[in-house]
Amino acid sequence: MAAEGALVFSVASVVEDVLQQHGTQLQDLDLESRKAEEAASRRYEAAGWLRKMVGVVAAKDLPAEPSEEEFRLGLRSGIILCNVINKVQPGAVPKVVESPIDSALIPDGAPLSAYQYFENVRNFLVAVQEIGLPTFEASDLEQGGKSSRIVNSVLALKSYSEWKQGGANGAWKFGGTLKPTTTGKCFVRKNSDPFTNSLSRTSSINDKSLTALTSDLESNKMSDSHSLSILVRAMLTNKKPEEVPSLVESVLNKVVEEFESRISSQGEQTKTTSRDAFSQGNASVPKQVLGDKKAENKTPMVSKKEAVIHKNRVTDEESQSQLLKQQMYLYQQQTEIQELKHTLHTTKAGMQFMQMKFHEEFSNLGMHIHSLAHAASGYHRVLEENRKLYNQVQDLKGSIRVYCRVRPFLSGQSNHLSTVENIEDGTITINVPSKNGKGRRSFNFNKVFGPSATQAEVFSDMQPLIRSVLDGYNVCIFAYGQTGSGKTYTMTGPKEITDKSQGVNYRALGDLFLIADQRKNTFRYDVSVQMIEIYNEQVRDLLVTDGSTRRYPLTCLLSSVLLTSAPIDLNRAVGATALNDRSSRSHSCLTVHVQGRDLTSGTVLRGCMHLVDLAGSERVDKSEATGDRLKEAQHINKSLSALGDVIASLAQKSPHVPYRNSKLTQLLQDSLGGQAKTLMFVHISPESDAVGETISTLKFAERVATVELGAARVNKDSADVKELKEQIASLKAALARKEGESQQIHSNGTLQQKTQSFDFDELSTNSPPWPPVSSPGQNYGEDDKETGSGEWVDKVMVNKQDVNVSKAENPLGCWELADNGHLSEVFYQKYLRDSSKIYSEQSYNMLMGGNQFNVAASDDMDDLDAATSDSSEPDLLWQFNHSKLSGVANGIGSKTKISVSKSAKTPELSKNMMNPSPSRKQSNGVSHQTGRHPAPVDMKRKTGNRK
Ligand SMILES: Nc1ncnc2c1ncn2[C@@H]1O[C@H](COP(=O)(O)OP(=O)(O)OP(=O)(O)O)[C@@H](O)[C@H]1O
Repeated sequence: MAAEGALVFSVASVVEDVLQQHGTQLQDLDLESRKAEEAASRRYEAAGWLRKMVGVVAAKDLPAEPSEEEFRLGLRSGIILCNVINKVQPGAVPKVVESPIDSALIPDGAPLSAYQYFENVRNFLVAVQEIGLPTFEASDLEQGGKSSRIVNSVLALKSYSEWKQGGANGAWKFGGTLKPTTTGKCFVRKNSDPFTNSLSRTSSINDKSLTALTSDLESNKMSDSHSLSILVRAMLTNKKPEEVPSLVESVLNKVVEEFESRISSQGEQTKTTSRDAFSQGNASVPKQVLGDKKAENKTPMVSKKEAVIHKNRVTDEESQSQLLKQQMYLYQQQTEIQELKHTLHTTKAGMQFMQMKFHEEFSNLGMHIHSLAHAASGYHRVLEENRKLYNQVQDLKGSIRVYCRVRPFLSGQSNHLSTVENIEDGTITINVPSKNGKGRRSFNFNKVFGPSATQAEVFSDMQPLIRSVLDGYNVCIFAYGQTGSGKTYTMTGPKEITDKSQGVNYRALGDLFLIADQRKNTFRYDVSVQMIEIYNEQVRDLLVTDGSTRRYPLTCLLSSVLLTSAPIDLNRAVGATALNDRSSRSHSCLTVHVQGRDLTSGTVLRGCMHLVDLAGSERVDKSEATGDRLKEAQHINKSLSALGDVIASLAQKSPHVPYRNSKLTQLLQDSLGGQAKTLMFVHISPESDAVGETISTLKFAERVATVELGAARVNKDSADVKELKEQIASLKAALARKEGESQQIHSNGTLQQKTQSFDFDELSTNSPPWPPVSSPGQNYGEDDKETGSGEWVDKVMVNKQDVNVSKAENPLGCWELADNGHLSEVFYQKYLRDSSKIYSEQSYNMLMGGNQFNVAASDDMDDLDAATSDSSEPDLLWQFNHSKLSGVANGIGSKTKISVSKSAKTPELSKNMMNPSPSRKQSNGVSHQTGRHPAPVDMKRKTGNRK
């Protein structure tokens, strides 16, 4: 495509080159001016002809003898060219774009019409191509220095026009342009007639027409001769005659050489072009050429030569038109590429803009989110603050805090339709079946924990409450709810306790020790614990691990263990102390006593905390329960009913609060109304068949939340008060010892037969001897009455020291370890390292401030039954009955004295200690007891009877 196959060269230029190579001084020849002269002459000829063709008016932009610049500008619009070619060949340019305004007024053309001008020029060039005349580049009209090509083209057109006007006789021949164009375009129209009017000294040759080349050269001889003669004359000027032959010979040799080399390179180019054309599928030409070659052999030489010339001309024309098409295609492609580039550029710019916008918006959004997060954290802070303030108000009012916890569905449960509709902050909404289908009921509490709440979360919410024990407050946390709702889980943990699943009891003790340790430079804390169980209104000391199932009246001084660190031995054998099958039907209480001495002021703070796991609150239908179950139900109902009564009378600020109606309320007396901080933790099951109990539980809890106990007070003694109290305590102890001794002397060794009465104060400070061991088969409390073995008297002060263990055997006064398989030596070594610190009764009473279990209650089952007969429905707990309360109050007044009668029970007591059978009515008669010992504090009272 680049090389068209036509070799263009000028004889004169070859001679010039050769002369230059020979070092011939051509400066003198003034070739430049000669060339300029020739060019101008040709230009004038072209301009003159154009003006003649279109008329002077139309050609007003084109002077008759234009400079190169004028020539170029005059033709730039393409209008003259198109009009001329249309005259030469009508319809060659179908549409000539005329200038909309007088182009003379717009030097260099208006920018808007540049494209239209380009259209004209392009159309002209296409038309010239089609005729087969030499062309030029459209850009030649835009830039100077290329006008010779335009001139060539115009003169060729002139020649063609004249040929046509002359009747177009014979083949018209035009001898090409001076030099190949950059695009390799060369238009050759072979003609037998020489192109005599042109000063062109060029010839076009292709490899297939070497003969034609010769002919061309011959035909151009005349036109070339003028230039050549000038050259030769210039060359020979001033030359000596003897130099002339050798110089001419040398020049001719060089000319021949140059011709040969140019012809061979032209041949190469032509071959390449042919191959290209062939590979482009345009095989017609070679075939035709081949066909022609065959024919060539058969025709005479002259006609053969003409045929070749004709074929070549046809081939050239075809190639040219194909080249033109390709050029146009290329041009189109380039335009499209430009457009695409432009689009790409625009798109890129758009993208960048959008990216910038996006970044801007993104950073705005980030700032917005940041400010929202800030606002949200502020909102949460305010909420938290509100909650704290609310709790402070609650504290000031002394309200009972109520938390609610929903148990998750247990693994293995198939129906997972929960009755809990929604939990939001302190509100829980329950789906309640109603006549109309489905109803809802909402309850408000201080906090509601959903099924997914963890033990740690639960504890963290009550942690401040628990910590206030160290500051001298009394705290009571009791877990309430129907059986299986998760009370034990919250208070103690699941069956297999891990660090993560530890309940409140464990965490509370751990936390207390942690803080005590942190404050060790300012305070010295003594922490001791008690664990009791109330079953069928009987109190049982769970820290006695000698196997005893012995029950005590609440006023008994129970085992108290001084701890030196939080118990961590979680899986102690609690079978010895817990009767698993009745776990749901008993209340258990872990009591933590804390005494803190301010090391600088000597002030003593005493705090006490009850952590109570209540028996299941569900209603037991008496028609369904019989025997033991009925009795248990009655007791539970009685105690919970009593709890309800106490809370109700506190809510109504009644002058009298019936604490003595049950062991449970006696136990909690100092925490319910004694300016303690109280938290009720209600538990509910999510199952839809428990919805009745759930609603009852929540109603109960809601009412508890309204109770105001009065602001909590710190139990604080100044050093003086404390000292005086200690003196009183030691005096009382001395007195009690004396009394004890005299009893021993006068009772003839049968202390058991004695029945004594004490005031509570006496009981709480004296240290009476250990009650006699009951005989086998005997039982206590309610059972005592049933067996008729004597009346269980409720007000016994139980000494911690077993009568069988003398001070001599146990000089430090600490409990001996019982080797019953349920005690851990590790525990004692760990928690009771300093056994001398185990509380004596005196220190215990001091610790309790004479305020512990100080009210005796009736153990009379008849009273109990009477009191609970109509209270099985939990809601009824709240049917505050003044007459009932006053009746209870009257009864309380009559039972302030305490009597002791234990002699007959001692043997059995001893035996039961060794036999932790779930059935408390049975004893196996085997006794290995060596003493009474405080048990390791295993707060897990139930293990074997999980629901
Ligand atoms: N929050 C909880 N997450 C996982 N399991 C729980 C949860 N609460 C209770 N459970 C499981 O539910 C079952 C019953 O719980 P739990 O024994 O604590 O109920 P309870 O109210 O103490 O019953 P009872 O009145 O009979 O003593 C147990 O298997 C316990 O592990």
